[in-house]
Amino acid sequence: MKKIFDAQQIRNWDAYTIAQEPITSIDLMERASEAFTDRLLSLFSDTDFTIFCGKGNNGGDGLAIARILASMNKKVEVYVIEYSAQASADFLINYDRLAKITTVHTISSLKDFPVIGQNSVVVDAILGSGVNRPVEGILKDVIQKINQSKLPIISVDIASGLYVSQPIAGDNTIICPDYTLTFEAPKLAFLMPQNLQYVGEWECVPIGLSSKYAQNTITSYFWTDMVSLKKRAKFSHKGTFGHALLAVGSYGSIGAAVLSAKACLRSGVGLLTTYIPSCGYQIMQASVPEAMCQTDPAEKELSICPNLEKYTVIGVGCGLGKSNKTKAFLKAILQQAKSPIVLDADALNIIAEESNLLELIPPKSILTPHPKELQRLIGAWENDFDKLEKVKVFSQKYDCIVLIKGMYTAIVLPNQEVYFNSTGNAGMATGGSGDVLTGIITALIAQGYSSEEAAIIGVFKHGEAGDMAAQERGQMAMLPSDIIEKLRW
Ligand SMILES: NC(=O)C1=CN([C@@H]2O[C@H](COP(=O)(O)OP(=O)(O)OC[C@H]3O[C@@H](n4cnc5c(N)ncnc54)[C@H](O)[C@@H]3O)[C@@H](O)[C@H]2O)[C@@H](O)CC1
Ligand SMILES: Nc1ncnc2c1ncn2[C@@H]1O[C@H](COP(=O)(O)OP(=O)(O)O)[C@@H](O)[C@H]1O
Ligand SMILES: [K+]
Repeated sequence: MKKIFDAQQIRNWDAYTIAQEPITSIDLMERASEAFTDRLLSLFSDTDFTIFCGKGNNGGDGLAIARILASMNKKVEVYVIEYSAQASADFLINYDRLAKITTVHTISSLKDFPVIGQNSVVVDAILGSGVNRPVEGILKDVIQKINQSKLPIISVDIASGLYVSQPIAGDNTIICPDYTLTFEAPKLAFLMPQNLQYVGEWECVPIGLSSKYAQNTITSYFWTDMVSLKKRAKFSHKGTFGHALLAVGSYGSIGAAVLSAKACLRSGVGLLTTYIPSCGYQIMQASVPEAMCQTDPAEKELSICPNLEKYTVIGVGCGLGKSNKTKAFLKAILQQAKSPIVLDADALNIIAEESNLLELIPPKSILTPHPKELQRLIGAWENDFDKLEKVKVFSQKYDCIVLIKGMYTAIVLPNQEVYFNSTGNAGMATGGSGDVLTGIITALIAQGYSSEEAAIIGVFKHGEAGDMAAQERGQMAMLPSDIIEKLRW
């Protein structure tokens, strides 16, 4: 698990490292630039490099990277953009160091913009985490020119012009990189779908910033890049791992019920009962023999709430439909459930339509909407940051855990913490993947994980299995069933 910091916290992190390690700021810049160059060369070993520098510390990095590349006999052209009379102290030191070994060009107006060789990659070291306003004048012109170059662009730390943790206005001019190699930790901006073109592929380059600072600094944003699981006790029995009820399916959507049930069983539940419309009985018994199966009196839909007393946890919604009888069934489930439930798909759509049901959601329940379902629940949003704020308000108000599913699924907790997930891929964007997730999370709660843990771990393992499925079959060929087959605990 990594913490995600805002721009001010990142500045403090640098300062803390400088004071406590201790290391001079120019040596920290050197360390960062060496780490960047190492990774850059593993991506682009046979190219020339054209480096555009601003005059802050991001530009200082660019100058140091240029010197390191030149010392390895790489062909490097360096351009400093003259947008300001001021420059940072470490920029100036690196300028002098570089000017001793090569020509440093300046760009004061567009006529100074070079013709870049076709064998070159562009390194963007114009602005970093210190950006605080939209770019104008020569900076804007140069960024536009770079974006038009059609050459691979690699941003140092963050694309120039992109804010670390705030939304950008529609008309901001920002570098559109192919890669962002960011220092130490992910930035919130990278995780917002609207910023895709300003991030490209991204990865963290460790530069040895203080781990003590990271431990002691409070944030509400986290990056889940690993999870830890409870050990399964040696003398355990099936009762140890809970009895889950999955109330799922309707005529034509029994497949959703089957997928959620299989995923639940593959995720360690002790006992599973599926509660389905009677039309699904044979299908369920034949395809998931490990699950018990109880049927609703209605043929094609769920209509009556079963006795819930013996169940540790209830998952409800996959393939449910929204008939009036099913609405009544859902209301009864919400009224009778004594502990958190996992709510997915049509359970959420029904709640969105019947807002009086919101108050009935048991505390610490988990809601797993995809973007359309989320919009029905919370209304439209202005941008991804606004969406996150709206979900936080909703989560706190109804004391529930809300997922914003998709790439980097965000798990929003009632305490206002947000966990962004690192696993998963676009091959999972196919009907049924969400049913699998519901089964996994339900199983984890059955085994005694808290709702928060179950959501974070479940989403991570779901994505991890999806990544393994994609590796084996490719994103286009993989099915939700393959995600289930690839689950490893
Ligand atoms: N401080 C440190 O020790 C380290 C910093 N590093 C680098 O330093 C960067 C942050 O450096 P800075 O804080 O100097 O930030 P920048 O290099 O992003 O530059 C910020 C400067 O530009 C000005 N500015 C902001 N937005 C502008 C705009 N739209 N138009 C014109 N000027 C604008 C600001 O007023 C400030 O003077 C990081 O992104 C990273 O690349 C790395 O060297 C690692 C170590
Ligand atoms: N582009 C993507 N990258 C990563 N994960 C994705 C992507 N698209 C979808 N997913 C994941 O796949 C699942 C899809 O869920 P959902 O849309 O509810 O499917 P369904 O309702 O058809 O079962 C979610 O867990 C989501 O995070
Ligand atoms: K940059």
